[in-house]
Amino acid sequence: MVRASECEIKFFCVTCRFLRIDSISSMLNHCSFVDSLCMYVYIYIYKHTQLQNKFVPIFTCGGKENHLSHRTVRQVWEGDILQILYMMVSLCTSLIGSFSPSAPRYPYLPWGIRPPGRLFALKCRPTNFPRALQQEKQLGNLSVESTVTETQEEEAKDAPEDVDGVPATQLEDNYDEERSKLRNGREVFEEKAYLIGVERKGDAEDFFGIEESLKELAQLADTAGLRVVGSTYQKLSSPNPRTYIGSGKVAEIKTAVHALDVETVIFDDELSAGQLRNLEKTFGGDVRVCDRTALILDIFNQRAATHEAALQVSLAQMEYQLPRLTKMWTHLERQAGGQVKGMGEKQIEVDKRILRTQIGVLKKELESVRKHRKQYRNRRTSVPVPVVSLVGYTNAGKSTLLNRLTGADVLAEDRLFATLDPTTRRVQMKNGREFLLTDTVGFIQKLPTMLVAAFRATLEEISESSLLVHVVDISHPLSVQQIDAVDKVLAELDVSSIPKLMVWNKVDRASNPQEIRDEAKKRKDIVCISALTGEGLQEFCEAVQEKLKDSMVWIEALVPFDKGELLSTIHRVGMVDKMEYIENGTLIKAYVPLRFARLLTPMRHLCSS
Ligand SMILES: Nc1nc2c(ncn2[C@@H]2O[C@H](COP(=O)(O)OP(=O)(O)OP(=O)(O)O)[C@@H](O)[C@H]2O)c(=O)[nH]1
Ligand SMILES: [Mg+2]
Repeated sequence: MVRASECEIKFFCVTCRFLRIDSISSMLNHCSFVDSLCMYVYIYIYKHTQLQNKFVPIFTCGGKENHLSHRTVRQVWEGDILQILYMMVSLCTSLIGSFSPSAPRYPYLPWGIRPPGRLFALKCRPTNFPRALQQEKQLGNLSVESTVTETQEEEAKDAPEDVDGVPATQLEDNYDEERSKLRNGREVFEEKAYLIGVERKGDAEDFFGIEESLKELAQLADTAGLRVVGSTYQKLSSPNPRTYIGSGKVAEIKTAVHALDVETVIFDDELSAGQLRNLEKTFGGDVRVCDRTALILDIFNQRAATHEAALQVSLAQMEYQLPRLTKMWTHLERQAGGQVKGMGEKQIEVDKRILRTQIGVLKKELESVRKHRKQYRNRRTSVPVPVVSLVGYTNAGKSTLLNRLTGADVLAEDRLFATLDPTTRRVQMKNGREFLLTDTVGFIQKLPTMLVAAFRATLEEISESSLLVHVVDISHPLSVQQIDAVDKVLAELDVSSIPKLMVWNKVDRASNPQEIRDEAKKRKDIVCISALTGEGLQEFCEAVQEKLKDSMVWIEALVPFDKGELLSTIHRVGMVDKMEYIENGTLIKAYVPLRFARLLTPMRHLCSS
């Protein structure tokens, strides 16, 4: 008996290439905008083992050719949700069936799905099937008949059968216990990934260096839940328009990919739709090819927790999809030869139009979320507490710093892009002064422009703050390059007029902490801290206060005695230089935020008269 909670079904959007969709509803959501959408389907069935008290995958299947068309999805949408599970199990059993000579080839494919025969030569794990079959005969109320009998299993074991020309020995189960990994309390199967980078000769932009950039790509792949089994790079003067890398390199990678049983090949740069298609065709089999942008989008998609973040990621995904829409028509061309091509082209136009409309709808929705946020921000700024934004490279320690200073519990972990949504908390200093601290999404080199654009609404928080604190992981060997990458994104956001303070974080982790502390002391605008141990936080708050003074204005005002609450606000948000009680009120000389100074205008007049 398979319970839905033990059955994990993953969908891969063909155009997004790397977008993994873990729930049926999000798949339905995702594909509602493209009429011709098709998905790769992967199915994992887990079993809870009493002994180890964990879920282990006992059955995995799926593949590139195993796709759902939008029409199918729509029918499922209108039908019972169990139907889709039924369909999945049908796909599984049809896979199993293909190993039995007497079993019908497509025994349970509702709605006329006809995956090509090659499907059966993909990810089948024959030795897992009997186990899966013995235990999984039912799904909910639906009984699923096994198409393999015990004797047939034996036969299959004794005489391995060729499947679609692929010797069965090659299909032998390579199920590897080590590839299961515990994520969110559940054991999941890690896909094998192979990374490819290109170093452009004389490319001054590429200041990270190819090896370091690949290291970062490996970290991104790990964050996305993949296992990197190898990587390579090539030096090129200009990329090959067909395959991005040279043909010799493609052949070399193909050999490695097959030898290592790689499922996903990831390029460190953005590839065109044509390049992706050509590479996938060349590598053949079940190998998916995607690029760095798709990988980052995938991580963002996995991590988007709020409505706004989800909207922003969807927008970025659609913008990524738009120029790549041709891709999804290749399967039609294959099915019906040249004739369909014209039809396909027309359909692409329709799809593009639908997609553009959807982008428009999404932008409008984002706009309304943005307006709401702005109203909230305006309400907040009516209390004139200065806002300080933490910006910086991903994994620099921004969330840790916010948590440390405010007691917030924002997720901080040693993975890239832990934070997607801004969080604002009040920091109360020992001297009674306070400011608001905002944690923001981290930046990365080669950050897809569409992602920056999509996150502009969130990043607006940054552009309206009184001070930017640039958090740097000073223990990182490429901290200088990371600083440059952050400055580049900040320049795109047009925030050069906002005062900045740089913070060298993780000094406790650096190999030469004392040298770093001394260097920071020598330089203006740099504070050396450890958000983890708490070192330097007092100095940090003082530096923030000092910097905030730059964005404040000097006022001299006479505050009437009946407006006493204004005095305490000045103490809280400003810096008081002198205070004197005179006959008709309190004479105060202080630095206060501009907005607050405006509030005090009538009293300033009073003072000068
Ligand atoms: N040793 C040491 N580790 C730190 C320090 N600050 C943060 N870390 C660790 O660095 C990792 C990343 O910290 P986060 O606070 O999540 O970083 P972030 O900048 O918010 O990252 P994103 O949200 O991904 O942009 C976590 O494992 C933290 O425990 C520090 O001062 N010293
Ligand atoms: Mg964070």
